[in-house]
Amino acid sequence: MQTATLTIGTRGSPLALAQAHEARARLMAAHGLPEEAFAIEVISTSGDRIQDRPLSEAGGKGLFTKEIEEALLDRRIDIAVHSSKDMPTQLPDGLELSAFLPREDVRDAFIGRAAPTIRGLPHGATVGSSSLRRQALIRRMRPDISVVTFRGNVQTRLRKLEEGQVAGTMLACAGLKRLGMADVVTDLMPLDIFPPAPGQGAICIESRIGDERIARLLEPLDHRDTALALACERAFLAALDGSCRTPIAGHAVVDGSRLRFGGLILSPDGQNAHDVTIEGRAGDAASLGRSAGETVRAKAGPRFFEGWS
Ligand SMILES: NCc1[nH]cc(CCC(=O)O)c1CC(=O)O
Repeated sequence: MQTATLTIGTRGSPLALAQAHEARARLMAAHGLPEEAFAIEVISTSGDRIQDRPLSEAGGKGLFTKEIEEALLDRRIDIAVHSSKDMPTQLPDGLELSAFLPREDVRDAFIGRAAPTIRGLPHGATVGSSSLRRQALIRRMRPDISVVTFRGNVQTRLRKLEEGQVAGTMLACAGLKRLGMADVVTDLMPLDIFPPAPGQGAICIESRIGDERIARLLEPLDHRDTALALACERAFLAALDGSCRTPIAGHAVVDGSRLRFGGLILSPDGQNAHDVTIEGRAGDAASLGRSAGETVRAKAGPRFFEGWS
């Protein structure tokens, strides 16, 4: 039996598997290798097992990556495929994000039952979302709406919607497209009123620093514009300390040698918000993101982060 050239680690949700399959297809095409050259290893994470409370309470983003990163460091897997949005800004020693696949649609999608749009929902309607950013943005648009925590994978959330537990929910357009489920979307949110989470829509690959064989295999997969946008968005998040209790949005667009970034922080009720826009050389992506983070942090003042963290 041929042993695999590369073992790919991933979570087991349908979206995670779709992303791992996309990464594998790109590796096969880049190197002219058959599917058998790549083994896919499904790893269950704490984030998958904790279903009874919001993740921001259970310990935040690292919950989806811890067990996978242990497998990377133990050499049980060679690369890990993730949603960039779920990645903490600080990675464990010895690991790095070494490739970003071309970004999908970054917008949030509304999936409504009572009405196709958030604006069209009846007074006091209930919308399900466990994302602090989406909750705050919805409340800013419609203070009368009650937003309830809504966990589980895409399929679970859509089932709860179908059962009538809520009048609508929100999901990333990118995930729905990758699952071939974009037809459930009833409205696509404009970027200016509903800016995405840093990293939304971008698949990243994590690997061991200094593993030259793996680095050579990943090199052709890295998409320059996505990698630069992500460097900026992740630096913005890091400059804000990545506080899981503060709703944060941020989106960078690369156009040739230029990069434009817009960032926003909100109070959980959406009534206080501070934004920043910055433009500069794409090659300075990380420092632009960091300075945008510092700007918005200074605008908001220290008390902004204390109130609800
Ligand atoms: N936190 C869960 C998560 N992580 C990435 C995506 C969607 C895919 C993406 O943003 O790339 C989702 C689900 C969602 O927000 O709808």
